[in-house]
Amino acid sequence: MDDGLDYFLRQIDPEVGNGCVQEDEELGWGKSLPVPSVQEIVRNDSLCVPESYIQEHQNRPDYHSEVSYASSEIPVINMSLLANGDKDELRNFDIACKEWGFFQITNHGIAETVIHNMKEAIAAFFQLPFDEKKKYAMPANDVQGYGQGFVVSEQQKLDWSDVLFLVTLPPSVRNLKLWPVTLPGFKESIDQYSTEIQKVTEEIFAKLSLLMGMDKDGLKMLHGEMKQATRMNYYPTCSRPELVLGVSPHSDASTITLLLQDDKITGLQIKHKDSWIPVKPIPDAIVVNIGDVAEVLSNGLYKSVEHRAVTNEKKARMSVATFVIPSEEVEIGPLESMVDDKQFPRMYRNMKYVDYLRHTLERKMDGKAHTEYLKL
Ligand SMILES: O=C(O)CCC(=O)C(=O)O
Ligand SMILES: [Fe+2]
Repeated sequence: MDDGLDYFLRQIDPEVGNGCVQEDEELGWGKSLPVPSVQEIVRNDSLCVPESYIQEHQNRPDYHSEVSYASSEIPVINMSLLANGDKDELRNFDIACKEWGFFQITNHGIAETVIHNMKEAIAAFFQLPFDEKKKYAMPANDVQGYGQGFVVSEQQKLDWSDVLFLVTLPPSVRNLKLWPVTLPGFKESIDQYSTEIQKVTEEIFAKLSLLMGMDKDGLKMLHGEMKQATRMNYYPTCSRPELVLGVSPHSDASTITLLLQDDKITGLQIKHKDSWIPVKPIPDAIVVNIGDVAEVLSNGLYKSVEHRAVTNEKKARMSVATFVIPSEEVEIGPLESMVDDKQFPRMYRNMKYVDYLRHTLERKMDGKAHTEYLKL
């Protein structure tokens, strides 16, 4: 363990890790402390699990309390039926958003090659030598780039993953200095994937708008210039997966999140009725979850559910989480159509979206703490 700790300390030395200040940035979304690359820790010594990654007992993935038989109950929505106005599928979608907050979508119309190229691009990035990846290191005053987010104290337990976090849409807000644009196909893959995800998002927004008592363009209009931010997660193997978490429990600060996960390795778990339920991958399906913004707009009817990721001993896992978020100036709060003083009293206060986002990024991931902060 001493070697691991020593390695950890060497890595957080600013000369080794990230931490340069990006000068031409206005006040951004937040910042995160530099941490070592887990991929490098494992590459140096596959048995090493530094103390800072070992979760407190009550937070460890406890394989006995995980309820895997319920995985098959996580809703699957056929997007083609939903888009074509199928009433039963609209009902399934409504139930999925209310009771689960998570569902997988099939027949979403995104070509297999687009999904394949996106996965290959991420794999190619994480396969680059560490010195290459460090060229895209998260600056000390930003949350975009290669590194890790939500690290706010040196005492905090760390997640067993490395991340490349980029704002991808609209193209005008990209910070291309943090994009590995010299990696063949990387930018093209993200361009195609984010454009396709946008189409699926608009379809989901149209149905959610109707269910929330607006016309079909309601959510789109309300978002102003909608953005996409993409978190590419790399979870190295871990010799003691029962002690660490790939991503700590959290809910997403998005309106919705669309997650592309590995076709074979299960890692994502969602909290449902007080149990952790693994989301078993369906090849080429995309996992969709309701984020904090949709929970707030719907006055709590749709649930932004707590989730986490676990690691395994045998295979590294990758995932791509695309967060769809409103324009920074948008005021988020329960929609009039979702509030009724007698039956559904207002549950959340209003807040400018960028202030909410900054609030979440100043803190460590912590279950449902962020939406609790907005509760009246
Ligand atoms: O890797 C996963 O399955 C989950 C990732 C996640 O929840 C996130 O990036 O917000
Ligand atoms: Fe998440």
